Amino acid sequence: IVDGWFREISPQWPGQAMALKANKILHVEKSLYQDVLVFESETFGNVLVLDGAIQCTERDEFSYQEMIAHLPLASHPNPKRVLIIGGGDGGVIREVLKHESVEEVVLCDIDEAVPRVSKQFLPHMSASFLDPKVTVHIGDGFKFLAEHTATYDVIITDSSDPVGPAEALFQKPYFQLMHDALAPGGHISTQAECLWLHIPLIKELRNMTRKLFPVSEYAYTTIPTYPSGQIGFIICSKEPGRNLKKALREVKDTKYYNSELHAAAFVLPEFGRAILDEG
Ligand SMILES: NCCCN[C@H]1CC[C@H](N)CC1
Repeated sequence: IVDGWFREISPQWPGQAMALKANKILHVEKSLYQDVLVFESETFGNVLVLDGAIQCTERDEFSYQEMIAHLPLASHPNPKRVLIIGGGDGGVIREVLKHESVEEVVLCDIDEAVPRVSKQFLPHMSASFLDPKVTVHIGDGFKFLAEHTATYDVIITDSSDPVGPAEALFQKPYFQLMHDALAPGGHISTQAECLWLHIPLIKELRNMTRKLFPVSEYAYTTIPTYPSGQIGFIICSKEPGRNLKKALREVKDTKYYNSELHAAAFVLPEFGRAILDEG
């Protein structure tokens, strides 16, 4: 933080950087896996930063958390058991619990520092840890998935960027593990980066997942504090012919997601569609 501003400078988004006015540094630590920073911003509430990348701000986190959760859940006929890999800040759990059919939510994050820091500085995201349906594991998602085959109706991978601890979560062996951990007809959704910055990666993810799942699509949301203000998701179904773009029921108490936006999220701008669909 320099002259009162945090700048998200990274080789992952060359020549650009989101800057947020910082009022106060709340927490700094080096966990077993990554550098952890929390600061109070002037206009976006408390901000969680891991290895220099903005993970969530209190003001706009709902956009990402709602879309990564409701796209796979609202298009699934009867999701009961849900697994979240990553997501240690708790925001996705809050959204998953809005589906009445859900009986069990298990979260597996590799870094105990993230839930700990979230409980201290992100109360609106970490409150869901206390729900009786929720179990939190600290450990490696690869290991957890390998130990739970054919179990979950929806698996959500709420990861940081494909550099550092989350790098392996963007590769085929991990997607194969998610596939095998799904119950029949199950859905996955994963953080799949930004059309303005990562089209080669998204194309790779879409082609790889289309070999593993009968249905695989990229959808996206708008979010001011992520690079270029846009981030997307790979959404897949094990059910041939399942329409991932259709919300089968309304989701109450959302601030971003709705059933029309559910379908629209899969409509890509020409610069994205042309490259992604050229096969
Ligand atoms: N719940 C935390 C979401 C983390 N998502 C990512 C953080 C880093 C960003 N560059 C991309 C999204």
